[in-house]
Amino acid sequence: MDNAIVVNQLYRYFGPLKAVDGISFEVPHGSVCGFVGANGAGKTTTMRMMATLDYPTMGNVEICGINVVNFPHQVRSLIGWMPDHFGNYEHMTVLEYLDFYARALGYRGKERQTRIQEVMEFADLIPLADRPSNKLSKGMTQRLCLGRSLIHDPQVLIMDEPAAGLDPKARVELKHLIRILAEEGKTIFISSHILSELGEMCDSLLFIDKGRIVHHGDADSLKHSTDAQGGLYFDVQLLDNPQALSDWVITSPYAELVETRKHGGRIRVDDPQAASSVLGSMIKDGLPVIEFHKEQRNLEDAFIDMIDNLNEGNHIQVPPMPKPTVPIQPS
Ligand SMILES: Nc1ncnc2c1ncn2[C@@H]1O[C@H](COP(=O)(O)OP(=O)(O)OP(=O)(O)O)[C@@H](O)[C@H]1O
Repeated sequence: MDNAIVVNQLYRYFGPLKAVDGISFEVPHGSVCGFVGANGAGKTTTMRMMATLDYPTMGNVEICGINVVNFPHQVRSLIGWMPDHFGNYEHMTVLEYLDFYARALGYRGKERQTRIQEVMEFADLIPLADRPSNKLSKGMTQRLCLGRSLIHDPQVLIMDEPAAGLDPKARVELKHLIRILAEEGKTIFISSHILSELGEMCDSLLFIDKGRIVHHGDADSLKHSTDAQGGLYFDVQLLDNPQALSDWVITSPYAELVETRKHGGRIRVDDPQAASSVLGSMIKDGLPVIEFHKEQRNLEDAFIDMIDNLNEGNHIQVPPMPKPTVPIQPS
């Protein structure tokens, strides 16, 4: 069996709202898959179904070949779930917290101590053992949550926005831990808004928009698949008055501002033929340009191009609704 996760024509409707609208994808064993989408795109809803915490309206999810609806207990022993928010308990130290979960998972005696010791070492929690679990920094809290989700040594780790709110150092640490887990052969499914970071860390990227999968491939294939409709990007810096760039762009038929920066901004020129005349027009219109250079398209650019392309009516193929495989649940 090659795939740790198989999602087949999965739907989740909340009344008339199609939160997940017929998605299918597979994630091979031992790989890291990034799950990307705007707010409300359907990421958490999908992950909750994968983690046996919600029922599909229709469709199947299999974790290591086991159906999540029919065999939730078996699936729970295979997955580690790291939610975007998690409750911790007052008056419990980090050690007591992990001990509580290890007991709940059925570990007893020496084996429980060993499991706790291992996850504390892995997630660098030993120095925090006696700290109150509800008084940790965001980065420490995320490490505790990761430790908790690893107590039973799951094969598949499902992580909902684990990097949200972390400072750059804590993000690097988390990324490092995720890579170690992947090297140990675990399959990791991770959602995030930070596309550039996911690109570095993930073997494949899965993009969801309005409940539908709009791209599945590696970071390079995403960039290439949108190259045709993607424009050129330039960093423009002005001697003074950086606001003048945004004012100028409004008057230009060829350029749009994609990011404001300290001394100007990043512009996009859709028509490569027009790119050469854009700088000329800026100078002619009196902009004090001191820097104008081409930049690489990044993952965010490719993602925005793809979403724009879809919104312009180049619709993706949506599979037909399958026959129900599980009873429809009340929303
Ligand atoms: N229990 C629920 N009842 C009704 N609507 C819901 C429920 N859960 C989610 N939704 C809706 O389903 C859609 C998808 O939500 P979901 O939380 O899956 O998005 P998301 O991609 O995780 O977004 P975010 O990045 O903001 O967390 C949203 O419109 C949300 O309001």
